[in-house]
Amino acid sequence: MADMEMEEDHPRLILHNFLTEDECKELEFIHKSCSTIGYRPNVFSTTLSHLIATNSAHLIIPFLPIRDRLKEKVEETFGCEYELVTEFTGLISWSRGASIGWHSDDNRPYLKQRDFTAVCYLNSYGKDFEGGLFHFQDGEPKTIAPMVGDAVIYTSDGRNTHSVDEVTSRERLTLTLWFSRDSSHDEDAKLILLLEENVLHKSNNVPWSLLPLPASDNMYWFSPHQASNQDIGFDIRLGRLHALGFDVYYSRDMNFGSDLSELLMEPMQLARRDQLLDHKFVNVLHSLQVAQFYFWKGCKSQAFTNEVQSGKAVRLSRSQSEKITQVGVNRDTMLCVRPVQLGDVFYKISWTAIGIV
Ligand SMILES: O=C(O)CCC(=O)C(=O)O
Ligand SMILES: [Fe+2]
Repeated sequence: MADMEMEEDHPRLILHNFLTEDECKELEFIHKSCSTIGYRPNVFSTTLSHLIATNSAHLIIPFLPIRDRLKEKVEETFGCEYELVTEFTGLISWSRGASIGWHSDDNRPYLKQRDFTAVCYLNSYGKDFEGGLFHFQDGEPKTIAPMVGDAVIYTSDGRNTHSVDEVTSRERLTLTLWFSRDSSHDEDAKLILLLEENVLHKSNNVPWSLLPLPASDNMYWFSPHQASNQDIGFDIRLGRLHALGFDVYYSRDMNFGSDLSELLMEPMQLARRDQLLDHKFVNVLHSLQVAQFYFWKGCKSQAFTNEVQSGKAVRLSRSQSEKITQVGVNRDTMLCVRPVQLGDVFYKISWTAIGIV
């Protein structure tokens, strides 16, 4: 698997085909159905704590064997005497405009616990996105073109200063982990606490359910021109649904005074072209997870066809179509002004201009 000898001055290793394409697809499904805005402009992320916080803790399961395999590989490659702990695990995607200059991953006082980095590429340069090449400042290899399933592992210190070119189209997706020798930074301890709070304690007053509960609305508000105008952007969940060809429909009468964020927590249905699916979802995140699941399994159109044939989908009436237009996801347009009031929604530029589609 490993293709090269490790240089002592620059301890690093490329692991070709470390993940199978199926593993990559499963993680892509999780990211596209759960991600929120990330830590920097034009970056989306899905952390394990976020999955717990949104009642989607079951989606952590696919990460666990991969994390263990990577940790073992890092311990073996870098000759670690003691077991490492995982400090952070997350899916990170970069859309058009995202980049990072030269840095090492432990370059802040609060990041000093990071000893080793592992980045797994979940999609491919040239095929799934443009730009986004990875470079090491010194030593070999100099440049890595991300390829689905490949991983790169390296020490997080100044011996592995690196950068990533700007992504110029579509979405570059990775599974990124940091490992530490310091057991007080074990991610698992924090996750178990969160699970206790969110899963065990909740069952006292709320019935057991694995239906997603969205995080706060501003975590889904993506604004490509963040510095200049926070009000121009779109809701990531609506954006991802739209990318799959779905629109959202609320049967209750629109209240133009209501906030979009409140509306997105409400029960809703999906529409596709001029058809309305019968199924009721508890909120927009729930519908996104189901739609992405169908898409992942390659049966999106078949499932929809079945629904139509079995009478589970109905043709939208004219007034229903108008309601869809009003929430702003029914056109080949993407950006809208932040709809403080639903009546303020309007469309600016093409969805594809942004790059997550
Ligand atoms: O995604 C990559 O290839 C590396 C990203 C990176 O350098 C970082 O997140 O610190
Ligand atoms: Fe980095």
